[in-house]
Amino acid sequence: MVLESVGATASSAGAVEAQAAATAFKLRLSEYAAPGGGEDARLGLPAHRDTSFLAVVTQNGVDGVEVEFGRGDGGWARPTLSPSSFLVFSGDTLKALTNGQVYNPLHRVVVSGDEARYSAILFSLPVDGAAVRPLDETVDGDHPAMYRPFDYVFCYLPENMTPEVMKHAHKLEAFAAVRTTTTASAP
Ligand SMILES: O=C(O)CCC(=O)C(=O)O
Ligand SMILES: [Fe+2]
Repeated sequence: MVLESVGATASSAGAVEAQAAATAFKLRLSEYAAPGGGEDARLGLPAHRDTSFLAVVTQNGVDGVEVEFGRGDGGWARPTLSPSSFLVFSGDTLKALTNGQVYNPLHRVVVSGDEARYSAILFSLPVDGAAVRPLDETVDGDHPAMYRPFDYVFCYLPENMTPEVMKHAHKLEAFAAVRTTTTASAP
């Protein structure tokens, strides 16, 4: 559905089917201990952008996910989620695939109160060896490719994911942005 919204259809060069075949899934279960004892809220997971296509998050009745407001200039929104709600984050891979059309927000986890927070996240991500690049349907003369093809598994190797890199607010841009250089003309 998201791919269709940027012009890829089931009939257009098999783009949708090809993506489905090149997608793997990873499930992560997390426990965030409560600070308790009247302690202040504390960071459970630093601000980051997901690297995946999509991440579907569900949790027990304890809120904690915060999402950047206004593309980074308006603080943090803290959605209230019922245990039957799902929060969906787009990640670097989906941003690259849609040539920047689908924004991937910064988010973090902040825990407070006396009750532990549990979350389950299903990530969809490219399979080993699949090159990620903007879909043909998203690139034209007015919208040149913003990202060069990259191997997700290679770029986001766990050993490359140092705490510094994990927290880097623009990993995709650092790994794969097409850089254009302009040469200043002589006066
Ligand atoms: O545990 C959560 O609710 C979110 C965790 C998260 O953003 C992540 O693992 O990428
Ligand atoms: Fe995340």
